[in-house]
This record gives sequence, structure tokens and C-alpha cells, in this order.
Amino acid sequence: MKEIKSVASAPGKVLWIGSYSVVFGGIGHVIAVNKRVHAECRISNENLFETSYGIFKNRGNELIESVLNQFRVMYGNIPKFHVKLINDPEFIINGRKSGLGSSSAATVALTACIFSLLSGENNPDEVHKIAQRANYERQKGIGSGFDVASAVYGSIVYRRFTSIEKMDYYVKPLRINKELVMAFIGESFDTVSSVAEFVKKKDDPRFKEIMSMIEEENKFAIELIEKGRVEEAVEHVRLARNMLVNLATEVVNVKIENDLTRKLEEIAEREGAIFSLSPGAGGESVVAIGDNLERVKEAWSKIKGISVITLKEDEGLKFEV
Ligand SMILES: Nc1ncnc2c1ncn2[C@@H]1O[C@H](COP(=O)(O)OP(=O)(O)O)[C@@H](O)[C@H]1O
Ligand SMILES: C[C@@](O)(CCOP(=O)(O)OP(=O)(O)O)CC(=O)O
Repeated sequence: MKEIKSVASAPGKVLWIGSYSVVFGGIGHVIAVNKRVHAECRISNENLFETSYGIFKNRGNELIESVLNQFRVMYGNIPKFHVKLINDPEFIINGRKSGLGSSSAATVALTACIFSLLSGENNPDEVHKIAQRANYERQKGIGSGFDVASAVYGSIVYRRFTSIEKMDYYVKPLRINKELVMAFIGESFDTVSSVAEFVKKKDDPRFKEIMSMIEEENKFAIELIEKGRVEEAVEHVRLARNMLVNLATEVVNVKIENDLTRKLEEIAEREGAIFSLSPGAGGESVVAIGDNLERVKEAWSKIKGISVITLKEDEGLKFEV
């Protein structure tokens, strides 16, 4: 008899519009990239999980268990599995997380491949809901879930759900069709603590005022991208970004850019990028966006201690068998 297996993969991401504001209900745009997590699953006599983070027998690590728990809730008893869950190497650069989002891509790839085995269906919307719940429980409610949504749907406009039970998120596929180059500066940024600092200030009147101005600019930007006018959109992204950096520095007291990220951004824009920023929670990498970024890549590569990779916009979740 032919052994039944399922294979799925999910992409990493770059959040360039909506960092932090998306946590508070703002609109965001996230680019799915061609660094992926690959999952292969079979039903087996014993649990065996071979992963980029080690081999686990019997019980998986926290990420794997957070996914399996969702299926235990849905189906009661679930079978045992032999799983391979392997990340493209660029999720780790020089021994540090790259910020491309291995945990959300791994959560989605694993959820998809187990769901496909148990239900016989390849249903991205179901996978998305299950993966969001697994991620939410693992992160204890912190974060917006934009990374899980883009691991399923690819490049998207995203607004967070107001509650995990309602799952009233907004997702609309929207590609930007630009080149991306990313520089890693060798720093690790603590996203969870930084988001926690933002949350502490959420009722401060200055915080609310600046966040609503950021939201306006981000909305403009996304409307322009929807019309294919990315060059005009970046001017609004830039305004929103400057306001966010000021908010972070002056109200929240968190540094989301530093001298090195600013220097890399200046170089990128001088060498032809239409826009450059430290994406996501900030402080660990810089992304350049544009049409021909060879010069950016060359200039960045000359700087000591910087690792540079090229990224391509990619599809969301793929079921491969
Ligand atoms: N392929 C995988 N198999 C098992 N666990 C994984 C895998 N990829 C990522 N993880 C888990 O996710 C964690 C990385 O998550 P995190 O620190 O939030 O970084 P990222 O920004 O890349 O998501 C790892 O420490 C590991 O526990
Ligand atoms: C601050 C944020 O809006 C964006 C964080 O984006 P990153 O891409 O930096 O995420 P991690 O890879 O989990 O560190 C928080 C959020 O939306 O969850």
C-alpha cells in the first residue's frame, strides 16, 4: 500500500507598513519572501519530529505542541506523526534570528501538513485559523498575527482580529512586485518586550494622536499601492515611519532604529532604492526596496560586519503533494 504523506511550505515575511500600529488595530502591508519553511508529515507508530531546531521524540518542542494541541481540541484523539520541519538557512544569519519569521512560517507549514493528513483537504482558510490560534496561545496573546497571515496568503494588506474568538481579521492579497535586499547588522531585537512598552503607553493622548496620524499615512500608502503607484506610496510610508520613530523614541522610550540602521538606509536610498527601513519591530536588519538594487548590495557588502541577502516576493502557503 502506498504510504500517505503530505508536504507543505510557507514563506517568511517583511513587515514594511504598519509595524506596531498593526498591534493596535492599524492597517499593515507585509511582503512574503522566498525563504520558506518546509514540512513533510506521515502518520506513524511513534511521534518523531526532525526539525531545524533538533530531533524530538514523543513530544515536540513548544511550537510543535502548540500546533498539535489545536488538533487535539478539534479531533479529540489524534494519531502519531513522523514530521520533518526544515527551514531555509537564511532564517538564521550568523547564528542569530534574521527576523524573517521562522516561527510563523513553521507554524503554518506544520498546521497545513497535519490538517491535510487528518482532513484530506487543502484548505488555506482553515489552516490560517488553526495556525493563528496556535501562535496566539504560544505568544500568550502578544502580537498581531500579520506573520501567520502572510505565511498563508503571501503578500497582503492586513488588519488584526479584534479577538481570537471572533477571528474578524482583514486580509487582502496585494503584491508590490519590487526587488528586495536585506542587510543584517548582527543585533537581536526583543520584539515581545518592545511591543509590551508600546502597550503600556496605549492610552496616552500623545500616543493616540500620533498613532492616528500614522494610520492615515499608511492608509494612503496602501490605496496607492493598490493602484500600482508604489513610488508615490513610499512617500506616505516615509512620513508614517518618521512619526513612528519619534513616537518610539519620545513617548514609548524604545529605539527601533540606531546609527547603523540609519546609515544603511541612507546608503540604500543614495544607491537607488526607492525606500529603505528597519522592518518589523526594528533594530536587527535593514531592507531596501526598489527596481535594480545591485548598487545597494555592493555598497552594503563593503561595510564590515554586515551580511547581505537578496529576497524575492513569493507566494503564500503551498501544498506540494
Ligand atoms: N523548523 C522548526 N521546527 C521547530 N521549531 C521551530 C522551527 N522553526 C522555528 N522554530 C521555533 O521558533 C523559534 C524562533 O522563533 P522566534 O525567536 O520568534 O524567531 P522568528 O522571528 O524567526 O520567528 C525557535 O527558537 C524554535 O523554537
Ligand atoms: C512590532 C510588530 O508590529 C511587528 C514585529 O515584526 P517582526 O517582523 O520584527 O516580528 P518577529 O519576527 O516576531 O520579531 C509586532 C506585531 O505586529 O506582532
